Order: sequence, then structure tokens, then C-alpha cells
Amino acid sequence: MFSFVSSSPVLKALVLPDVTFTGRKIGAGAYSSIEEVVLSGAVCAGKTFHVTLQDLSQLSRADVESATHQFIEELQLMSTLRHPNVVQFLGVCLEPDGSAHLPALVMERLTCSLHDLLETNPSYRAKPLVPLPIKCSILQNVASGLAYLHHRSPPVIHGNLSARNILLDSAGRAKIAEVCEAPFIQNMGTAATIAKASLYMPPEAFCSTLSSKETSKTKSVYSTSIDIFSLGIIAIFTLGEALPCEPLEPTYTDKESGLVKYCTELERRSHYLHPITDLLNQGHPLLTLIQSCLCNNPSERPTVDVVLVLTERAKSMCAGGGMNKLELIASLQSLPGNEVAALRARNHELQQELETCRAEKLKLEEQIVMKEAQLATAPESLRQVSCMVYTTM
Ligand SMILES: Nc1ncnc2c1ncn2[C@@H]1O[C@H](COP(=O)(O)OP(=O)(O)OP(=O)(O)O)[C@@H](O)[C@H]1O
Repeated sequence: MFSFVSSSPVLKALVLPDVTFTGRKIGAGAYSSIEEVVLSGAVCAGKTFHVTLQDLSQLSRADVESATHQFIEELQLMSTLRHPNVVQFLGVCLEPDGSAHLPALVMERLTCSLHDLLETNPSYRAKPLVPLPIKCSILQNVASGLAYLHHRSPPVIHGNLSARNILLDSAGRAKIAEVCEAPFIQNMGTAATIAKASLYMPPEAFCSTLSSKETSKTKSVYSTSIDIFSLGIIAIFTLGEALPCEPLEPTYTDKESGLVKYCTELERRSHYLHPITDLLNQGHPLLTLIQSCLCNNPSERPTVDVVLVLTERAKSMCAGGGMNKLELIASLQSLPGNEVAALRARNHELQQELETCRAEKLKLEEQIVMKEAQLATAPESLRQVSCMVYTTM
């Protein structure tokens, strides 16, 4: 087994000495699960990577070394990040049974994800749960966290920004989670395809996935404009309270000319934009934000500074317009967000168990067929003995 801790002084320095796993599941994603942990008496969250991601036996020694090196580099970077709108990474801890290759990541514990808030809305579709001023505040918080990341030198590209990676604290403040994890996960091979939240990805990300597999250098093909596109999708989801999950096809056939034409990314999501254009006046900063973030051409998308200005303008336009943060705090606290996340985590576990059982069942059926075939071709005397053995068992 590859020992991360003994081989890396950097990682040794990040190991937290006093962490206890409470066994309480908080949530699960494509490649990790989140559990409650107690760090020196304070309740925090611990992230453990799924076994599939930890199965380093399928990789060559060189790949294991490069993945390990990258993992440690990302952890080191994570440990330097400090911003009110970025989930605070606190350190690492080894799993209680010591069986895992990758240490668990310990971070501050938040209330629920933006995705859970919007999806578990009890009045979903009837009337919006989250008032517009709160939505503006959430988007401004995300823009602020992203500005911090993009202003680092070199810029920190999130690469997997989604409403599941935006977490809310009990005061309704939004924070960006899973910073620095995307490059490591993507370089671990097949898990990359699972981890990628394609819904939030711009068109160029799908081309860069191919080249990143060849070069194993995710960072070089990703640019900050990927995060800007994802933020545009998050804004559509937040404002419309509907995940824009089935956009139109990227091409269509023009009825008059019969020619195949391309839709813009914005046109592809037009169905989800109607409720937003009803809600916001033409020229509203958030409408401008969505329109510019979803530009097909990455170089035409705004920088994070422009995004921040637009969200701040939207936030100040809402100030005094009946903003009721207390209302949101109350609804956040009464939300079954945590329970839903825990149930989803359990569901995910059961799904995995079910798949393992199905695979075992298939194997057993194959063995039965093989044995029956062997029995059918065996001499009569052997068959009689075999039947006697089975009937006496
Ligand atoms: N620090 C945290 N505090 C509270 N809840 C958290 C925390 N981190 C994650 N969660 C919850 O756990 C869920 C799963 O998080 P995780 O990071 O494993 O995956 P994800 O972001 O949903 O998806 P993926 O891993 O596929 O990107 C989140 O959606 C959120 O509800």
C-alpha cells in the first residue's frame, strides 16, 4: 500500500491530530461522501473518497506517483485559501481503520447546498421560496469567492462549479466548495467522466476533456472562462428555481433553407429563461450577467471583475426592496436539506450494493449454466453419484 503520510512532509503537516468520525452521513457525490466529524470538540465535515477513486492498482506506478504528487499539491494550495465565500479546508485525517489510500479532507460544516435549497423547496413550481434579494446576495457571494480564486497568481480555476458545490451557512451566506479538487479527480482516469457536471460545462470543456486525457494536464486546457459559464448556469437555476437540465440540441435544421444551423448556448436554454425575463426587466444586471456568461466564445465571456460588479449592482438594487434575510435563515433551519442529503447518500450506497449484488448474481448464473453443461456431458455413473451427493446435502 502506498503510504501518503510517511512519504510527504507537506501532508504530515496537514494531519489533524484530534478528529472523530461520528458516523453521521451528510451527503454523497459522484466520487466522495461527506460525514460529520468532530475536530477538537467542534462539529465539522469530513470528505472520504470512494473506493473506485482509491483503486490505484489499475494505474501504472508512474501514474500513481503523478496522481499522488498532484493530490498533495492541491491539498497544499487548498490549505492556503482563506475567504468568507470559500469553504474553509482545515486539514486531513486518516480513516479510523487505516484502510484508505487517500486521507479524508476535513472542512468547516455548512447547512446545505444551493442545489438542496432550490430542489427541496416545498412550494417548488407553485411560488418561489427564495426571495429575489436573497438570490442576488447568494450570486454576489459566489462571484466574490470566485473573484478571490481567479485573482490568485496563478489563477485558481474551479473547473467543476455547480449548485451542489455552493454551500450555505446558517446565516444564508454562500461559499464555494470543492476548490482544487477537479484537476486531481480528472487525472484519476475514468472517474473524471462521472465527476464532471456536464450540465454546467461550456462547449469547449468537452473538447478539452479529450485533450486532457492525452496530455494529463487538465490545468493547461482549462481557463477561468469555464467557471464564468458555470456561474451563468447557476444564475439561471437560482433565479428560475428550475435546473436547466434538458437544453435544446446544439444544432437544428432550418425549415426554409434545409441547412443545419447552430443554436447559441443561450438559445438552447431559452425554455428556462422565460420565467427569468418575466421576473427581471430588460437590462437588469442579472439578465446581462446570464447573457454574457453563456457566450459560446470563451473570450467573449466577462471577467470575474465584471461578474462581481453586475452581482453587486443587482444586490444593491434589491436593498431596501423588502429583503428579509431572517426569513431565509428560518427557512434554511427548517429545511430538511440535511436529511435529504443524508437520504440521498444512503440511497447512493444502496444503489452501489444493488449493483454489486446484480454482478454477483450474474456470475452465479453463469457458473450454474457451466456446471449444468458439465453435468449433462458427464458419464451416467458420475451423474448418479452427483445427484446422490446433492440430495443428501
Ligand atoms: N462542508 C460541508 N458541510 C455540509 N454539507 C456538505 C459539505 N460538503 C458537502 N456537503 C453536502 O454533501 C453533498 C455531497 O458533497 P460532495 O462534495 O461529496 O459531492 P457533490 O458536490 O454533490 O458532487 P460531486 O462530488 O460529484 O462533485 C453536497 O451536495 C452537500 O449537500
